[in-house]
Amino acid sequence: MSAAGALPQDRDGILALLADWVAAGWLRSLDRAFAAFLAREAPATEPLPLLLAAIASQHQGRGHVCLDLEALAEDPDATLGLAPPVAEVAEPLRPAACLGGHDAGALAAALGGAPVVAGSDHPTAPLVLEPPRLYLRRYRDAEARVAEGIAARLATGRARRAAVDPAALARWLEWLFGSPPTAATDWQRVACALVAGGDFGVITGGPGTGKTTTVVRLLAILQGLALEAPEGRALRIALAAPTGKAAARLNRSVAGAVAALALPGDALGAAVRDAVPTRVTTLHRLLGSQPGSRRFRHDARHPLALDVLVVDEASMVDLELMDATLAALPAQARLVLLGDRDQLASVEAGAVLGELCARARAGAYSRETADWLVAAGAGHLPPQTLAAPAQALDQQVVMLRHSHRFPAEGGIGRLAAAVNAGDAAGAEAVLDSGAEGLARLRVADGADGMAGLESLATDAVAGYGQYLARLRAADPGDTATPDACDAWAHEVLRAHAGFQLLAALRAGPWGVEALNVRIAGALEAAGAIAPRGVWYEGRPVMVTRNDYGLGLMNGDLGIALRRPEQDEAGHWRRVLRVAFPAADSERGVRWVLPSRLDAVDTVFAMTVHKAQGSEFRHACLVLPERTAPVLTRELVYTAITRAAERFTLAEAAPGGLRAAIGRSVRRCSGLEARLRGG
Ligand SMILES: Nc1ncnc2c1ncn2[C@@H]1O[C@H](COP(=O)(O)OP(=O)(O)OP(=O)(O)O)[C@@H](O)[C@H]1O
Repeated sequence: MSAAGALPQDRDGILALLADWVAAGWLRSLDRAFAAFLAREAPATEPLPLLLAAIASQHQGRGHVCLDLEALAEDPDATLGLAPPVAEVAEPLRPAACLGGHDAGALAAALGGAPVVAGSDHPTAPLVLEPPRLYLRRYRDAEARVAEGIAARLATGRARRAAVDPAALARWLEWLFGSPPTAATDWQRVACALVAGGDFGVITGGPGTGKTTTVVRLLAILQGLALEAPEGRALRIALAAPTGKAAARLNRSVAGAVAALALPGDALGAAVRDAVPTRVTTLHRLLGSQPGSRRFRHDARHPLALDVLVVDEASMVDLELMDATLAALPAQARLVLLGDRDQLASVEAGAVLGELCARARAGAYSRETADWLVAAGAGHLPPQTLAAPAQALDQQVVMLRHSHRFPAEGGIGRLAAAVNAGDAAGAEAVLDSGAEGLARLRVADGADGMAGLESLATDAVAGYGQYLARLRAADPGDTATPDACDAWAHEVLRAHAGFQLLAALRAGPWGVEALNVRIAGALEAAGAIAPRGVWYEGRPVMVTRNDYGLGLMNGDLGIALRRPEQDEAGHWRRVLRVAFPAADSERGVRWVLPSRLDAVDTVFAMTVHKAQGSEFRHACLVLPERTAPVLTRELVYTAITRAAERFTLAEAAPGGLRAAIGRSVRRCSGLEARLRGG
């Protein structure tokens, strides 16, 4: 290991230091390999740019689109996500010791003339500096394209607004929402009007705030306006979500929302209802993912034949997927993003929705927008949501604020709000108040490894016991038809959504891996499962890698069932198959041979990241004994909002919740600055 001291002054010294950082777990080998590649390709590169290249690569791997040199100069160790040093543990020279004394300007100056940084004489170099941001080229280019795609729609949206007849829009709003509100702002109504009068729109809101209801009404308005225009035709609309699970969930809620639309009882009303789509697909399927390729079938040269694209759960869409989506969308097509800006961002780099919604809570509407909304029958905006000077982006972003699913005074709603506001004391008070739907457990690692886990295991056995009991009770018998088997699988999958244990980490005594073993053991002891080998009836699994051959997507959840099948001789026997809900249909089931599934995890416990886009009647979050950088406010909020009826917090050490709420994720990116001209 390098001795403490200043930055190594030659290439070999830097690469040796980076190897030490890899050994210490501070960098990935990939990050050092990137620096080594640059050193080989451009031997004239000074040590400091090589070091910054490795840090930029590490940063991208942690979900950031770029490296903020100001943040790096201010606190290098924190920027790399390092925990404070432990006195007795030997470690390499720390980033703070290497970079101490360099301010952001000095770092930018060192990068300025480096051959690995794009400049006028080497425009395609692998790093791009836009002070204070340092990018890997691929992400800089993706970000610039996404910003351009959105800015273009914000610009053409002005003509769209001018072309909408406010009286016609007001009529449709009145059909769908009733008379305009006289007092409080109806944000759902505002969202419909703003997006109808533009080419781009973002509707954000917590669970149950009516995003689906609103977008279905919006689509009815768009179809209504389109169909009643002279020589009007129905718009081509697609609904998509980033994962199969999210698509399946939206599929279920859209159908109900379309049926509930309040439309004129004439032929036009019927035509509008028919023209609102009810099928939801995954974004990958819509764009046409191709086996073994990162490219999609639809791109700028082969655009989607669409007039409107709605993307739900947009917080899970990373920068590159957004780039691909915008590329495949024809210039005149509207794009509508729905999602919860407060949730965890995608695992991959970028937090597109979060950035677009930076001013959503406060609102930053122009006087012109406010007047137009009144003319279009959408009602008045609260005066405190007006801003001057106003920016184009903020005119097309709406936050829904009222949950129709959880009463604001209910336990889950209050807890989620306190966590979101960073109010740790408030969150603890709600949890400890005995509010309905909330529970708090202390778990501890006892000498026998199970002590202290009992209450958690009891919850899990009771929770998972429900779907395992359904599995037996609804068994269609040894000679059941394929339809009866599908109905059985469907019932078991639905019952499985009754309970889910969520963990923050994969490793450690309270990570998903250990919890899976422990809970499987507890279920076996209770006689609920009988594992003999890796595969057994009732094993819940999640797909961890897209498998285009099988049509399974990362995040799809299935359950192993012993399905009756008839062999060629006509004999019935039970064979173990894994039942997955079909991606695009409400009742369909895909049965897959276990041996064909090479990338699945058991999910008696799953990470909060993997649970995004899902909802469970009862969710239980386990916080580990030691705090870690990934334990954040967004993670806790995402876990709480997975729960529809009950939420339990299990803490392995006191203070875990407080520490997590105190830590908020900020993804480094330049998207918002580009859109705001900063
Ligand atoms: N304006 C409204 N008045 C009454 N009920 C409403 C209204 N808007 C939505 N709801 C009801 O609230 C529930 C949640 O609505 P919806 O599914 O549209 O919310 P969401 O934001 O899409 O939820 P999530 O993303 O958490 O699934 C539904 O039962 C819906 O019928």
